[in-house]
Amino acid sequence: MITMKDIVREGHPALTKVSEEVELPLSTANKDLLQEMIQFLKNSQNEEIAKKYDLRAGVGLAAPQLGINKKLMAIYFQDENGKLYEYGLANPKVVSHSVGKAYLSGGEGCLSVDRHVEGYVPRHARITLRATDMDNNPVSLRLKGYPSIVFQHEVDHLNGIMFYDHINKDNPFEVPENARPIE
Ligand SMILES: O=CN(O)C[C@@H](CC1CCCC1)C(=O)N1NCCC[C@H]1C(=O)Nc1ccccn1
Ligand code: NI
Repeated sequence: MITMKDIVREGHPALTKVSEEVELPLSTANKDLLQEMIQFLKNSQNEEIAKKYDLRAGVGLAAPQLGINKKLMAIYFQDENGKLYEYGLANPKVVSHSVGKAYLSGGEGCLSVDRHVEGYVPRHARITLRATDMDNNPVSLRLKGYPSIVFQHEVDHLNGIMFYDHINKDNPFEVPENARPIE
């Protein structure tokens, strides 16, 4: 099972590399890896398991965070309406996005960053993301709000981008123009 010791931290080269696309259809090994990544997220959100294995709760995980530079990412969370987002995706791509920006009003963190980095992380408010899922089906997702932020955070990892790369150095809490806060 994946635990925190498997997650590489800031300074590890895997986090700033552009990862490789994976061959399709997905190999059994890559399918199993996506399954294990989703299971980590589920475990991390289960109070007992997280306590027992000292897991930090996470809603997304990208393969580079395991030191694996493959374009594989996992998502697991429920939005405020209780809609479940459970995905194991290969070769995701943002194919279109809004002009408008959005950011989490509380800023962002990362399981690979063991420090608090303050400031707003401006992202596209809405995106259309295309990828292949764990059953080798093409998926096309139109995302906005919190889900849009989560998926963008993970896709960034596959391109070697960390959340703090988006924070305005001179004024971390500068609200980008036509950007909306997501509580
Ligand atoms: O690349 C992937 N990561 O680095 C895991 C990150 C991904 C999120 C950060 C901002 C958008 C996506 C993650 O999940 N977190 N960041 C660090 C500690 C908190 C944790 C988190 O937000 N947990 C959470 C939130 C709601 C419900 C349950 N748990
Ligand atoms: Ni992260």
